[in-house]
Amino acid sequence: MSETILELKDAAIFQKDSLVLNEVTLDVRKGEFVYLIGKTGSGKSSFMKTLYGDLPLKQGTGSIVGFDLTKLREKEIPYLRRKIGIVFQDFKLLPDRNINKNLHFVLKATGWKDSHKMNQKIEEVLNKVGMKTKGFKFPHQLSGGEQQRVAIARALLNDPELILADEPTGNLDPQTSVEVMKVLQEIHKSGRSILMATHDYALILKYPSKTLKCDGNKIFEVVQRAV
Ligand SMILES: Nc1ncnc2c1ncn2[C@@H]1O[C@H](COP(=O)(O)OP(=O)(O)OP(=O)(O)O)[C@@H](O)[C@H]1O
Repeated sequence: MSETILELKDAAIFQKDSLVLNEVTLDVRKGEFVYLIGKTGSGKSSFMKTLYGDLPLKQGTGSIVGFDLTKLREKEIPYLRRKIGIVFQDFKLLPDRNINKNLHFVLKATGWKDSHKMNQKIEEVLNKVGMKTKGFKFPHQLSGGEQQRVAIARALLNDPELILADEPTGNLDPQTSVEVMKVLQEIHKSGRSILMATHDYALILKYPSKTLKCDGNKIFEVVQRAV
């Protein structure tokens, strides 16, 4: 049986003092692709935020890529974030610098020093998402789909074991969404685990995989049916 990369037991997810999700028990194993679905406000983002240390895990137990979420200290968060790649709906690229410099910024902030190795890594991740020739463009010179591919490249910089993608296609048209999804599928095939929150049922039908649903303050696995 493959190794568990994310595990929660009887966890409760809070936004300040208000309970968003309760009795969350789940695991994600190395190499799995897992969707997280649920209506707006059902708690998908709050769940993701708890996983990357943006919200504390105050109740229950949880571990992610070897970090104990109940004991996670502020100063450990940067180390956790090196082992997970995070992709957001709104890309979050720095608008004042080109793509190479956006990626360079992240490498530097995560402790890389050798500029030859940094350039090699930037080329490697841009190549993976089909953006090798676009490193000199500024974010505003790229389409939404291209910006998201760069954001995925950025998430790959530190070879994360797990990628958390929160509505990565939420700002994209259906065709571009499929293109971005193909990139995520390729990354998955190369052995990485991916947890992707999404509203996009068309994508789930096209690329079926294990699906967790947030509903009524709970998270549970749902069985996909062909429609
Ligand atoms: N910063 C915050 N402070 C207080 N409450 C919040 C905060 N962010 C979200 N909430 C509340 O937590 C609940 C879950 O919101 P969350 O954003 O996790 O849902 P979601 O499923 O990701 O929704 P969406 O699909 O719209 O992003 C909602 O009731 C929301 O109002």
